Amino acid sequence: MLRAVGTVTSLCWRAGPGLAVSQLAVTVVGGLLPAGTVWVTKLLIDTLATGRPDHVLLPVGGLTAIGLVSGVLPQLIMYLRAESERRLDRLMQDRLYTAVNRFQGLSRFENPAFLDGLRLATQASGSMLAPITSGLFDIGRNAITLVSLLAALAVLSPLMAGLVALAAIPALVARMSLEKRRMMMIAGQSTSIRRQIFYSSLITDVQAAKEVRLFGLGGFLKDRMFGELATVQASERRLDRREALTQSLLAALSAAVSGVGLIWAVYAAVDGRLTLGDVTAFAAAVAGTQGALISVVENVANARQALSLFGYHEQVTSLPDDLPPPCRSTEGPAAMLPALRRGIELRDVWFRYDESHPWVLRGVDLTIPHGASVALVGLNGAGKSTLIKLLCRFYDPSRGAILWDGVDLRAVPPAELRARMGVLFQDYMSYDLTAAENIGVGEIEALSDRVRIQAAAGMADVHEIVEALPRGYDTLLSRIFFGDEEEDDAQTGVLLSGGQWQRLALARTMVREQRDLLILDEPSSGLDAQAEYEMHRRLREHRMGRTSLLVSHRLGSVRDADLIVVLGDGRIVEQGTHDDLMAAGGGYSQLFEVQARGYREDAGVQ
Ligand SMILES: Nc1ncnc2c1ncn2[C@@H]1O[C@H](COP(=O)(O)OP(=O)(O)OP(=O)(O)O)[C@@H](O)[C@H]1O
Repeated sequence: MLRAVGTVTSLCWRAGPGLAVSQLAVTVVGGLLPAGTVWVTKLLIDTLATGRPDHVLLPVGGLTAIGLVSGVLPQLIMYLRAESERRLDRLMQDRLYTAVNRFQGLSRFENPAFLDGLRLATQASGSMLAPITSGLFDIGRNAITLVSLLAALAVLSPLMAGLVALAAIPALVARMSLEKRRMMMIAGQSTSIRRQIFYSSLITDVQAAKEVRLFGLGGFLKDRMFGELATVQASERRLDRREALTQSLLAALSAAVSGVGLIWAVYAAVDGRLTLGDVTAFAAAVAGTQGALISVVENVANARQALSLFGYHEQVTSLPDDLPPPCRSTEGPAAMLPALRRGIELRDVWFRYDESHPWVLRGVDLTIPHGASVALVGLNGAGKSTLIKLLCRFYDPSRGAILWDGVDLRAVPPAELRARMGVLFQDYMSYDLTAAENIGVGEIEALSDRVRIQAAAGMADVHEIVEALPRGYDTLLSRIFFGDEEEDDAQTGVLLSGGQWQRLALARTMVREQRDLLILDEPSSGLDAQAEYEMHRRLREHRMGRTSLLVSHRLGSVRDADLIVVLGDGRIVEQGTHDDLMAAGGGYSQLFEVQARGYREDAGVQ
C-alpha cells in the first residue's frame, strides 16, 4: 500500500510539480480555516459579552477575511484538482497502453484473469485515482483541521478532546473493514460483469444483429444479462445494508459523545468556569472535530479503495512480456534475424494453448524450403492456424523448436521476425479507416505512399473497387463516426461486402512487398468463383520463387504448390506434390476426389 502511495505521489509530481506545490499551499490554508473561524468567533462573542463594542473591529475583520478565503478556496482547489487529474490521466493511459503494447504474444489476451485485471486497470484513470491524489491533500487538510480543532478543544476541556479522538477509532476500523469487503466483492464480481458485458454487447452489436433478430435471441440474451446483473446487484445490496447499519451506529456514537460534552459545557458555564464564547467555541469545535474525523476516515477508506484499483494498474504495467526475452540460439547468439536463405524448419514441435488444454500439435517435423510454395491442408481443427501463429511467434512451442535458417525463433526479438513476414490471417481485421489506410497500415511507412498502396490493391484485385468508391482511396470504410446530419450523405462513408473486405486485407498483406515469408490463411474463402480463380492465378504468379505458406480448404487452389502438407490431428500425415499425393491414394487424394466429384456432379458430369 505504502509503495503504491509512493508511486502515485511520484506520478502526481511528474504530472506537474507546480500544481502539486499549489495544492499543498491551499491544503494548509484550507485546513486552518475552521479552527480560525471557531477562535475568532469566540473572541467576537467574548468581546461583546465584556461590553466593549469598540474592540470588535478586529474579530469582525478577521471573520470577513476568513469568509472571503473560504469562498474562493474551493474554486481554486477544484481547478487545481481537475487539471492535475487530467495530466495524471494522460500519464496513466500512456503507462498502461505502453505496457499492453509491450506484450508480444497472444496468451495474455486469452487469459480471463489478465483480462479482468486489464478491465479494472483501464478504470484507474486520473479521476478514479482522485481519492489518492486529491485525497492525500484532503486527508492533510482535514488532519490539520482536526489537530487545530482538537487543540482548541483541549484548551477548553482536555477530557472532551480525548473522548472525541477515542470515538474515532471504531469508525476508522469499521470503515476499513467495509472497504476491504467492497474490494473483495468487486474482485468476486468480475466473471459476472464480463458475462453481463458479453450479453449486452451481443444485443447492441451490429455483427450479431442479424442472427439475434433471425433467431429471436433478444429476450433470451436480455434475460441472461439481467441474471448476471441481479447477481452483481445482490452482493452490492448486501454490502450497502451492512454499511448503512454500521454508519448509523457510528453516527449514534458521535451524537452521544457530543450530547455528553454539551451537557458538561452548559453546567461549566452555569458554574462560571466557561464564558459564553467558550461554550459557543466548544460546541463548534466538537461538531467540527467530529466532522473532520469522519472526513479523514472517509478519505482514508476511499484512498484505500482507489489504491486497490491502482494495484491492478500496477499489476498490468509491471508484467513482463509473455514471451521470454531472446535467448541464445542453438547455433550461437543471434541478435538479428538473417534474410532467409535455406528455409524454415519445425523440429518436433509440440504445442498446447494451456497446461489444461489437449495437445494441438503433436511432434510436427516440417521444412519449408527457401523459395518454395508450401500448402497446408487438413480438416477443421487440425491445427493449421495454430501452426501459423507459432511461425509468427505469438506463442512458443511447448516442446521442440522452430528454426529460421538454423536460428531458433526464440533467439530473436519477435518484432524482427514479424518484419520479415507478410501474413493474411483467416480472421483478418476490417478497420474503420479509409480504404488507403486499410491497406497502408500493413506497412506503416507506406501509409502516405499512394503509389505503393495502389500497387498492393492491384495485386489483390481490389484497385477498381476502391477507385469506384465515392472518394476513391480516401473513402472512409465505416458509418460509425458520423452524426445525424451526415447520415444520408453517401460521400461520408461506405460499407464493403465480405469478399471486398477480404481483398482489401490481402492488399494490406501485399503492401509489405518483398518479405522473406508470405503466409496466407484461407485468402479466398469469401470470394466468388470468378474472383477466387483470378486471385489464385495472381497469387500463383506472386508466390513463384518466393517462400510462401498457403492454407486452403479448396484443394484445387493448392495443387500447383511445390509441397503439399496434410495435417491431421496435430500431426503431419502426408506430404509431397499433388501428383505424389494423388498417386499415394491417401487422405489427400480422397478429399480431392470428393471435392472434384462435387464439381462434376454440379456440372452434370458422371
Ligand atoms: N486460442 C485458443 N485457445 C485454446 N484452444 C484453441 C485456441 N485456438 C485454437 N484452439 C484449438 O486448437 C485446435 C486447432 O485449431 P486451429 O484453429 O489451429 O485449427 P485449423 O486447422 O486452423 O482449423 P480450421 O480449418 O477450422 O481453420 C482446435 O481444437 C481449437 O479448438
